[in-house]
Amino acid sequence: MTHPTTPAAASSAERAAEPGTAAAPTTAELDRLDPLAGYRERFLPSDGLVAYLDGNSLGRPLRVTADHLGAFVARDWGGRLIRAWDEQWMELPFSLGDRIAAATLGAAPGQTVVADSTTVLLYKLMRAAVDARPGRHELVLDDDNFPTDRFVAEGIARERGLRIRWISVDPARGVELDQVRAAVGPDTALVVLSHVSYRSGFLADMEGITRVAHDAGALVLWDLCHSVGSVPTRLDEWNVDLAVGCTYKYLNGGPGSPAFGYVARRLQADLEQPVQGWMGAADVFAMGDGFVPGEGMRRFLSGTPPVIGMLAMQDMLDLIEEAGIDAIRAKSIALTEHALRLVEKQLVPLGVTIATPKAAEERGSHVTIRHPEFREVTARLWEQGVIPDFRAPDGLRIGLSPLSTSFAELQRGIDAIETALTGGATAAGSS
Ligand SMILES: Cc1ncc(COP(=O)(O)O)c(C=O)c1O
Ligand SMILES: Nc1c(O)cccc1C(=O)C[C@H](N)C(=O)O
Repeated sequence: MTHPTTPAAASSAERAAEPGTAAAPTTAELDRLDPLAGYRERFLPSDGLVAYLDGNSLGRPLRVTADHLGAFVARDWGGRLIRAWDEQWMELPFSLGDRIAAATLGAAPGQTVVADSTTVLLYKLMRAAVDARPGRHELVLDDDNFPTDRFVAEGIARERGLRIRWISVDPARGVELDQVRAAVGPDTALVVLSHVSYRSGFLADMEGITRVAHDAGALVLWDLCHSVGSVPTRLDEWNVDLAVGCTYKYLNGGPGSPAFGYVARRLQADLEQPVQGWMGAADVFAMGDGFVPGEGMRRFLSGTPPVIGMLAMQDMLDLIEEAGIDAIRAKSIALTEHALRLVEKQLVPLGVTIATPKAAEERGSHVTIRHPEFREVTARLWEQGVIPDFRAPDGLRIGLSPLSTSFAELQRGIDAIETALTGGATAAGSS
Protein backbone atom coordinates (compact mmCIF):
# COMPACT_ATOMS: atom_id res chain seq x y z
CA MET A 1 0.00 0.00 0.00
CA THR A 2 1.39 3.38 -0.90
CA HIS A 3 0.33 6.83 0.14
CA PRO A 4 1.42 10.13 -1.30
CA THR A 5 4.47 11.55 0.46
CA THR A 6 3.49 14.11 2.98
CA PRO A 7 5.04 17.58 2.84
CA ALA A 8 4.40 18.30 6.53
CA ALA A 9 5.68 14.92 7.67
CA ALA A 10 8.66 15.11 5.32
CA SER A 11 9.63 18.57 6.51
CA SER A 12 9.57 17.54 10.17
CA ALA A 13 11.71 14.51 9.32
CA GLU A 14 14.18 16.74 7.47
CA ARG A 15 14.42 19.12 10.38
CA ALA A 16 15.00 16.21 12.72
CA ALA A 17 17.95 15.13 10.57
CA GLU A 18 19.66 18.54 10.56
CA PRO A 19 22.69 18.68 12.83
CA GLY A 20 22.11 20.90 15.83
CA THR A 21 18.31 20.76 15.49
CA ALA A 22 16.18 19.12 18.15
CA ALA A 23 14.98 15.71 16.94
CA ALA A 24 11.29 16.48 17.36
CA PRO A 25 9.65 19.74 16.32
CA THR A 26 7.83 21.68 19.01
CA THR A 27 4.12 22.35 19.00
CA ALA A 28 4.73 26.01 18.17
CA GLU A 29 7.05 25.13 15.29
CA LEU A 30 4.53 22.74 13.83
CA ASP A 31 1.79 25.38 13.87
CA ARG A 32 4.12 28.01 12.42
CA LEU A 33 5.15 25.76 9.54
CA ASP A 34 1.70 24.30 8.90
CA PRO A 35 0.63 25.22 5.35
CA LEU A 36 -3.02 24.54 6.22
CA ALA A 37 -3.07 26.56 9.46
CA GLY A 38 -5.18 29.35 7.92
CA TYR A 39 -8.18 27.07 7.35
CA ARG A 40 -8.89 26.83 11.09
CA GLU A 41 -10.24 30.40 11.09
CA ARG A 42 -13.00 29.39 8.71
CA PHE A 43 -14.74 27.26 11.34
CA LEU A 44 -17.33 28.68 13.74
CA PRO A 45 -15.92 29.38 17.18
CA SER A 46 -17.57 27.57 20.08
CA ASP A 47 -17.99 29.25 23.49
CA GLY A 48 -15.76 27.78 26.19
CA LEU A 49 -14.07 25.34 23.81
CA VAL A 50 -10.49 24.56 24.82
CA ALA A 51 -9.73 21.66 22.51
CA TYR A 52 -12.06 19.82 20.11
CA LEU A 53 -10.65 16.34 19.58
CA ASP A 54 -13.79 14.63 18.33
CA GLY A 55 -14.12 15.69 14.70
CA ASN A 56 -14.08 11.96 13.90
CA SER A 57 -17.53 11.74 15.50
CA LEU A 58 -18.92 15.11 14.43
CA GLY A 59 -16.99 17.64 12.36
CA ARG A 60 -17.26 21.35 13.21
CA PRO A 61 -19.44 23.69 11.16
CA LEU A 62 -17.91 26.30 8.87
CA ARG A 63 -18.77 29.96 9.42
CA VAL A 64 -20.05 30.22 5.87
CA THR A 65 -22.49 27.34 6.47
CA ALA A 66 -24.53 29.45 8.89
CA ASP A 67 -25.07 32.02 6.10
CA HIS A 68 -25.74 29.37 3.48
CA LEU A 69 -28.40 27.63 5.56
CA GLY A 70 -30.25 30.91 6.02
CA ALA A 71 -29.95 31.77 2.33
CA PHE A 72 -31.20 28.33 1.37
CA VAL A 73 -34.43 28.81 3.32
CA ALA A 74 -35.03 32.28 1.88
CA ARG A 75 -33.88 31.75 -1.70
CA ASP A 76 -34.06 28.10 -2.75
CA TRP A 77 -36.81 26.69 -0.57
CA GLY A 78 -38.82 29.82 0.17
CA GLY A 79 -38.23 31.45 -3.22
CA ARG A 80 -38.37 28.57 -5.67
CA LEU A 81 -40.56 26.16 -3.69
CA ILE A 82 -41.42 22.95 -5.55
CA ARG A 83 -39.75 24.26 -8.73
CA ALA A 84 -36.35 23.79 -7.07
CA TRP A 85 -36.67 20.00 -7.39
CA ASP A 86 -36.43 20.22 -11.16
CA GLU A 87 -34.03 23.15 -11.10
CA GLN A 88 -31.43 21.61 -8.76
CA TRP A 89 -32.42 19.14 -6.05
CA MET A 90 -33.20 16.04 -8.15
CA GLU A 91 -29.61 15.95 -9.40
CA LEU A 92 -27.99 16.73 -6.05
CA PRO A 93 -27.47 13.09 -4.89
CA PHE A 94 -25.47 12.45 -8.06
CA SER A 95 -23.61 15.75 -8.45
CA LEU A 96 -22.60 15.76 -4.79
CA GLY A 97 -21.61 12.10 -5.01
CA ASP A 98 -19.37 12.90 -7.97
CA ARG A 99 -17.80 15.78 -6.06
CA ILE A 100 -16.98 13.57 -3.07
CA ALA A 101 -15.63 10.96 -5.49
CA ALA A 102 -13.31 13.42 -7.25
CA ALA A 103 -12.14 15.30 -4.16
CA THR A 104 -11.51 12.37 -1.85
CA LEU A 105 -12.25 8.88 -3.19
CA GLY A 106 -10.29 8.57 -6.41
CA ALA A 107 -13.39 7.55 -8.33
CA ALA A 108 -14.65 8.62 -11.76
CA PRO A 109 -18.11 10.22 -12.05
CA GLY A 110 -21.28 8.15 -12.15
CA GLN A 111 -20.39 5.72 -9.35
CA THR A 112 -21.16 7.62 -6.13
CA VAL A 113 -24.48 8.75 -4.75
CA VAL A 114 -25.50 10.60 -1.57
CA ALA A 115 -28.49 9.06 0.22
CA ASP A 116 -29.92 7.54 3.37
CA SER A 117 -27.78 6.92 6.46
CA THR A 118 -24.62 4.82 6.54
CA THR A 119 -26.56 2.01 8.19
CA VAL A 120 -29.30 1.97 5.54
CA LEU A 121 -26.84 2.17 2.64
CA LEU A 122 -24.77 -0.61 4.20
CA TYR A 123 -27.92 -2.74 4.27
CA LYS A 124 -28.87 -1.94 0.69
CA LEU A 125 -25.42 -2.58 -0.77
CA MET A 126 -24.60 -5.63 1.37
CA ARG A 127 -27.90 -7.27 0.41
CA ALA A 128 -27.38 -6.45 -3.26
CA ALA A 129 -23.85 -7.90 -3.11
CA VAL A 130 -24.70 -11.22 -1.43
CA ASP A 131 -27.58 -11.71 -3.87
CA ALA A 132 -25.13 -11.17 -6.73
CA ARG A 133 -23.08 -14.18 -5.52
CA PRO A 134 -25.69 -16.97 -5.43
CA GLY A 135 -24.44 -20.34 -4.21
CA ARG A 136 -21.92 -18.75 -1.85
CA HIS A 137 -22.90 -18.89 1.81
CA GLU A 138 -20.44 -16.77 3.76
CA LEU A 139 -19.94 -13.16 4.74
CA VAL A 140 -16.50 -12.26 6.12
CA LEU A 141 -16.18 -9.51 8.73
CA ASP A 142 -13.78 -8.69 11.54
CA ASP A 143 -15.05 -8.89 15.11
CA ASP A 144 -13.93 -5.32 15.89
CA ASN A 145 -15.83 -3.66 13.03
CA PHE A 146 -18.24 -0.86 14.01
CA PRO A 147 -21.44 -2.26 15.61
CA THR A 148 -23.75 -1.10 12.82
CA ASP A 149 -21.69 -2.98 10.19
CA ARG A 150 -21.76 -6.16 12.29
CA PHE A 151 -25.45 -5.85 13.14
CA VAL A 152 -26.52 -5.23 9.55
CA ALA A 153 -24.44 -8.21 8.37
CA GLU A 154 -26.01 -10.41 11.06
CA GLY A 155 -29.49 -9.37 9.93
CA ILE A 156 -28.70 -10.11 6.29
CA ALA A 157 -27.16 -13.47 7.19
CA ARG A 158 -30.41 -14.37 8.99
CA GLU A 159 -32.58 -13.13 6.11
CA ARG A 160 -30.60 -14.93 3.42
CA GLY A 161 -29.58 -18.09 5.32
CA LEU A 162 -25.87 -17.23 5.26
CA ARG A 163 -23.03 -17.69 7.78
CA ILE A 164 -20.61 -15.07 9.04
CA ARG A 165 -16.94 -15.93 9.28
CA TRP A 166 -15.51 -13.62 11.92
CA ILE A 167 -11.87 -12.58 11.70
CA SER A 168 -10.58 -12.00 15.21
CA VAL A 169 -8.36 -8.91 15.27
CA ASP A 170 -5.90 -7.33 17.65
CA PRO A 171 -7.91 -4.36 18.98
CA ALA A 172 -4.77 -2.18 18.97
CA ARG A 173 -4.53 -2.81 15.23
CA GLY A 174 -7.23 -4.06 12.86
CA VAL A 175 -7.75 -6.47 10.05
CA GLU A 176 -4.53 -7.61 8.33
CA LEU A 177 -4.09 -8.80 4.75
CA ASP A 178 -2.96 -12.32 5.77
CA GLN A 179 -6.01 -12.75 7.97
CA VAL A 180 -8.30 -11.95 5.07
CA ARG A 181 -6.33 -14.25 2.77
CA ALA A 182 -6.83 -17.08 5.27
CA ALA A 183 -10.54 -16.34 5.73
CA VAL A 184 -11.81 -16.09 2.15
CA GLY A 185 -12.55 -19.05 -0.12
CA PRO A 186 -14.97 -20.51 -2.65
CA ASP A 187 -17.91 -20.02 -0.28
CA THR A 188 -17.27 -16.31 0.39
CA ALA A 189 -19.90 -14.04 -1.10
CA LEU A 190 -18.86 -10.73 0.46
CA VAL A 191 -16.14 -9.24 2.67
CA VAL A 192 -17.17 -6.17 4.74
CA LEU A 193 -14.41 -4.15 6.41
CA SER A 194 -13.65 -0.64 7.64
CA HIS A 195 -10.84 1.23 5.92
CA VAL A 196 -9.91 2.97 9.18
CA SER A 197 -10.89 1.19 12.39
CA TYR A 198 -13.22 3.34 14.51
CA ARG A 199 -11.47 2.02 17.60
CA SER A 200 -7.71 1.85 16.98
CA GLY A 201 -7.42 4.09 13.92
CA PHE A 202 -5.70 1.20 12.05
CA LEU A 203 -5.63 1.79 8.29
CA ALA A 204 -6.36 -1.41 6.40
CA ASP A 205 -4.61 -2.36 3.17
CA MET A 206 -7.56 -1.68 0.90
CA GLU A 207 -5.77 -2.48 -2.33
CA GLY A 208 -4.24 -5.77 -1.15
CA ILE A 209 -7.35 -6.99 0.64
CA THR A 210 -9.57 -6.21 -2.31
CA ARG A 211 -7.24 -8.22 -4.52
CA VAL A 212 -7.20 -11.34 -2.30
CA ALA A 213 -11.00 -11.24 -1.96
CA HIS A 214 -11.35 -10.98 -5.74
CA ASP A 215 -8.93 -13.88 -6.21
CA ALA A 216 -11.41 -15.94 -4.16
CA GLY A 217 -14.31 -14.73 -6.32
CA ALA A 218 -15.84 -12.59 -3.54
CA LEU A 219 -17.00 -8.98 -3.56
CA VAL A 220 -15.73 -6.43 -1.02
CA LEU A 221 -17.59 -3.57 0.64
CA TRP A 222 -15.48 -0.93 2.41
CA ASP A 223 -16.81 1.31 5.18
CA LEU A 224 -15.07 4.66 4.67
CA CYS A 225 -16.64 6.54 7.61
CA HIS A 226 -13.32 7.20 9.35
CA SER A 227 -11.25 7.85 6.25
CA VAL A 228 -13.29 9.94 3.82
CA GLY A 229 -12.01 13.52 3.89
CA SER A 230 -8.84 12.67 5.82
CA VAL A 231 -7.25 9.67 4.08
CA PRO A 232 -7.36 9.56 0.27
CA THR A 233 -8.36 6.38 -1.51
CA ARG A 234 -8.05 5.25 -5.13
CA LEU A 235 -11.24 3.27 -5.43
CA ASP A 236 -11.15 2.91 -9.21
CA GLU A 237 -7.44 2.11 -9.41
CA TRP A 238 -7.70 -0.44 -6.56
CA ASN A 239 -10.64 -2.14 -8.26
CA VAL A 240 -12.93 -1.63 -5.26
CA ASP A 241 -16.47 -3.00 -5.69
CA LEU A 242 -18.54 -1.16 -3.12
CA ALA A 243 -18.04 1.48 -0.46
CA VAL A 244 -20.18 3.40 2.00
CA GLY A 245 -19.22 6.32 4.21
CA CYS A 246 -20.70 8.97 6.42
CA THR A 247 -20.47 12.70 5.80
CA TYR A 248 -20.70 14.16 9.31
CA LYS A 249 -17.10 13.42 10.37
CA TYR A 250 -14.37 14.76 8.06
CA LEU A 251 -16.86 16.05 5.48
CA ASN A 252 -18.50 18.23 8.17
CA GLY A 253 -22.03 17.66 6.87
CA GLY A 254 -23.61 18.15 10.30
CA PRO A 255 -25.51 15.82 12.62
CA GLY A 256 -27.42 13.18 10.67
CA SER A 257 -26.22 14.33 7.24
CA PRO A 258 -26.77 11.55 4.67
CA ALA A 259 -24.21 8.92 3.71
CA PHE A 260 -22.65 8.23 0.32
CA GLY A 261 -22.40 4.95 -1.51
CA TYR A 262 -19.98 3.91 -4.27
CA VAL A 263 -20.75 1.10 -6.70
CA ALA A 264 -18.14 0.34 -9.37
CA ARG A 265 -19.61 0.99 -12.80
CA ARG A 266 -18.90 -2.60 -13.93
CA LEU A 267 -21.29 -3.93 -11.23
CA GLN A 268 -24.14 -1.42 -11.33
CA ALA A 269 -26.43 -3.13 -13.83
CA ASP A 270 -26.17 -6.51 -12.06
CA LEU A 271 -26.96 -5.34 -8.54
CA GLU A 272 -30.49 -5.24 -7.16
CA GLN A 273 -30.85 -3.40 -3.89
CA PRO A 274 -33.78 -4.36 -1.66
CA VAL A 275 -35.40 -0.99 -0.84
CA GLN A 276 -36.90 -0.28 -4.25
CA GLY A 277 -38.62 3.07 -3.98
CA TRP A 278 -39.88 5.54 -6.54
CA MET A 279 -36.66 7.61 -6.58
CA GLY A 280 -34.74 4.56 -7.75
CA ALA A 281 -37.07 3.87 -10.66
CA ALA A 282 -36.14 4.40 -14.29
CA ASP A 283 -38.87 7.02 -14.74
CA VAL A 284 -39.41 8.71 -11.40
CA PHE A 285 -42.57 10.59 -12.34
CA ALA A 286 -44.19 7.89 -14.51
CA MET A 287 -46.26 6.76 -11.52
CA GLY A 288 -46.77 3.44 -13.31
CA ASP A 289 -47.20 -0.18 -12.21
CA GLY A 290 -44.23 -2.30 -11.26
CA PHE A 291 -40.68 -1.24 -10.45
CA VAL A 292 -38.18 -0.79 -13.26
CA PRO A 293 -34.77 0.11 -11.82
CA GLY A 294 -33.11 3.29 -13.03
CA GLU A 295 -29.86 3.45 -14.97
CA GLY A 296 -26.51 3.77 -13.25
CA MET A 297 -26.52 4.99 -9.66
CA ARG A 298 -30.20 5.99 -9.70
CA ARG A 299 -31.25 2.43 -8.84
CA PHE A 300 -29.47 2.72 -5.49
CA LEU A 301 -31.73 5.56 -4.34
CA SER A 302 -35.00 4.77 -2.54
CA GLY A 303 -36.90 7.87 -1.42
CA THR A 304 -36.70 11.66 -1.50
CA PRO A 305 -33.14 12.96 -1.02
CA PRO A 306 -32.52 14.81 2.30
CA VAL A 307 -31.60 18.11 0.65
CA ILE A 308 -31.06 20.19 3.80
CA GLY A 309 -28.66 17.55 5.09
CA MET A 310 -26.59 17.95 1.94
CA LEU A 311 -25.87 21.66 2.33
CA ALA A 312 -23.09 21.89 4.91
CA MET A 313 -20.91 19.25 3.27
CA GLN A 314 -20.82 21.34 0.09
CA ASP A 315 -19.02 24.07 2.03
CA MET A 316 -16.52 21.56 3.38
CA LEU A 317 -15.97 20.15 -0.09
CA ASP A 318 -15.05 23.68 -1.21
CA LEU A 319 -12.31 23.64 1.44
CA ILE A 320 -11.13 20.13 0.65
CA GLU A 321 -10.90 20.96 -3.05
CA GLU A 322 -8.99 24.14 -2.24
CA ALA A 323 -6.54 22.51 0.19
CA GLY A 324 -6.22 19.21 -1.70
CA ILE A 325 -6.70 15.79 -0.14
CA ASP A 326 -2.96 14.96 -0.25
CA ALA A 327 -2.08 18.06 1.77
CA ILE A 328 -4.90 17.16 4.19
CA ARG A 329 -3.47 13.66 4.61
CA ALA A 330 -0.02 15.19 5.22
CA LYS A 331 -1.38 17.37 8.02
CA SER A 332 -3.30 14.41 9.45
CA ILE A 333 -0.08 12.40 9.62
CA ALA A 334 1.78 15.28 11.21
CA LEU A 335 -1.00 15.67 13.81
CA THR A 336 -1.18 11.98 14.72
CA GLU A 337 2.64 11.79 14.80
CA HIS A 338 2.76 14.72 17.24
CA ALA A 339 -0.06 13.23 19.30
CA LEU A 340 1.87 9.96 19.66
CA ARG A 341 5.02 11.88 20.63
CA LEU A 342 3.18 13.90 23.30
CA VAL A 343 1.43 10.80 24.65
CA GLU A 344 4.75 8.95 24.92
CA LYS A 345 6.30 11.86 26.78
CA GLN A 346 3.47 13.04 29.03
CA LEU A 347 0.98 10.18 29.43
CA VAL A 348 2.82 6.85 29.09
CA PRO A 349 4.70 7.58 32.35
CA LEU A 350 1.24 7.81 34.00
CA GLY A 351 0.25 4.30 32.95
CA VAL A 352 -1.41 5.16 29.63
CA THR A 353 -0.96 2.69 26.77
CA ILE A 354 -1.20 3.42 23.04
CA ALA A 355 -3.74 1.44 20.98
CA THR A 356 -2.95 2.95 17.57
CA PRO A 357 -0.23 1.80 15.13
CA LYS A 358 3.05 3.74 15.29
CA ALA A 359 3.65 3.57 11.54
CA ALA A 360 2.07 6.53 9.73
CA GLU A 361 1.01 4.40 6.75
CA GLU A 362 -0.94 2.15 9.13
CA ARG A 363 -3.11 4.77 10.76
CA GLY A 364 -5.91 7.16 9.92
CA SER A 365 -6.62 10.49 11.61
CA HIS A 366 -7.25 9.53 15.21
CA VAL A 367 -5.15 8.14 18.02
CA THR A 368 -6.56 5.90 20.74
CA ILE A 369 -5.03 5.62 24.17
CA ARG A 370 -6.05 3.42 27.09
CA HIS A 371 -6.20 3.82 30.85
CA PRO A 372 -8.60 2.35 33.44
CA GLU A 373 -9.69 5.86 34.53
CA PHE A 374 -10.54 7.21 31.08
CA ARG A 375 -14.32 6.97 31.46
CA GLU A 376 -14.27 9.38 34.43
CA VAL A 377 -11.43 11.45 32.94
CA THR A 378 -13.39 12.03 29.71
CA ALA A 379 -16.44 13.23 31.66
CA ARG A 380 -14.27 15.72 33.58
CA LEU A 381 -12.53 16.91 30.41
CA TRP A 382 -15.87 17.63 28.72
CA GLU A 383 -16.82 19.88 31.67
CA GLN A 384 -13.63 21.86 31.00
CA GLY A 385 -14.23 22.27 27.27
CA VAL A 386 -11.74 19.58 26.27
CA ILE A 387 -13.61 17.16 24.00
CA PRO A 388 -12.14 13.80 23.04
CA ASP A 389 -14.44 10.76 23.17
CA PHE A 390 -14.54 7.61 25.20
CA ARG A 391 -15.03 4.14 23.78
CA ALA A 392 -15.59 1.27 26.21
CA PRO A 393 -13.94 -0.35 28.00
CA ASP A 394 -11.07 2.09 28.59
CA GLY A 395 -10.25 3.88 25.32
CA LEU A 396 -9.96 7.62 24.85
CA ARG A 397 -9.97 8.68 21.20
CA ILE A 398 -8.13 11.79 20.08
CA GLY A 399 -9.70 12.74 16.76
CA LEU A 400 -7.65 15.14 14.64
CA SER A 401 -9.42 16.99 11.84
CA PRO A 402 -6.69 18.33 9.59
CA LEU A 403 -8.45 21.54 8.51
CA SER A 404 -9.83 22.56 11.91
CA THR A 405 -7.37 21.18 14.50
CA SER A 406 -4.17 23.05 15.38
CA PHE A 407 -1.12 21.52 17.01
CA ALA A 408 -1.58 23.90 19.98
CA GLU A 409 -5.14 22.64 20.41
CA LEU A 410 -3.84 19.08 20.46
CA GLN A 411 -1.22 20.10 23.02
CA ARG A 412 -3.91 21.68 25.23
CA GLY A 413 -5.86 18.44 25.08
CA ILE A 414 -2.87 16.29 26.06
CA ASP A 415 -1.98 18.69 28.88
CA ALA A 416 -5.55 18.48 30.19
CA ILE A 417 -5.48 14.66 30.11
CA GLU A 418 -2.19 14.73 31.98
CA THR A 419 -3.60 17.09 34.58
CA ALA A 420 -6.72 14.98 34.97
CA LEU A 421 -4.63 11.85 35.56
CA THR A 422 -2.25 13.47 38.03
CA GLY A 423 -4.77 15.65 39.81
CA GLY A 424 -2.77 18.78 38.91
CA ALA A 425 0.91 17.83 39.00
CA THR A 426 2.51 17.46 35.55
CA ALA A 427 4.47 14.33 34.71
CA ALA A 428 6.92 15.72 32.20
CA GLY A 429 5.92 19.26 31.34
CA SER A 430 4.79 20.19 27.87
CA SER A 431 6.69 20.94 24.69
C1 LIG B 1 -17.32 2.76 10.86
C2 LIG B 1 -18.69 3.36 11.08
N1 LIG B 1 -19.73 2.88 10.38
C3 LIG B 1 -20.97 3.41 10.53
C4 LIG B 1 -21.19 4.44 11.42
C5 LIG B 1 -22.53 5.04 11.67
O1 LIG B 1 -23.58 4.76 10.87
P1 LIG B 1 -24.81 5.79 10.82
O2 LIG B 1 -24.30 7.02 10.11
O3 LIG B 1 -25.85 5.08 10.11
O4 LIG B 1 -25.17 6.12 12.23
C6 LIG B 1 -20.12 4.97 12.16
C7 LIG B 1 -20.29 6.08 13.13
O5 LIG B 1 -21.32 6.49 13.54
C8 LIG B 1 -18.86 4.40 11.98
O6 LIG B 1 -17.81 4.86 12.67
N1 LIG C 1 -22.76 8.88 14.55
C1 LIG C 1 -22.77 9.25 15.84
C2 LIG C 1 -23.94 9.72 16.43
O1 LIG C 1 -25.06 9.79 15.68
C3 LIG C 1 -23.93 10.09 17.79
C4 LIG C 1 -22.75 10.03 18.50
C5 LIG C 1 -21.59 9.56 17.94
C6 LIG C 1 -21.61 9.16 16.62
C7 LIG C 1 -20.43 8.61 15.97
O2 LIG C 1 -20.08 9.11 14.95
C8 LIG C 1 -19.78 7.44 16.52
C9 LIG C 1 -18.61 7.14 15.66
N2 LIG C 1 -18.95 6.67 14.34
C10 LIG C 1 -17.58 6.26 16.26
O3 LIG C 1 -16.62 6.01 15.58
O4 LIG C 1 -17.66 5.87 17.39
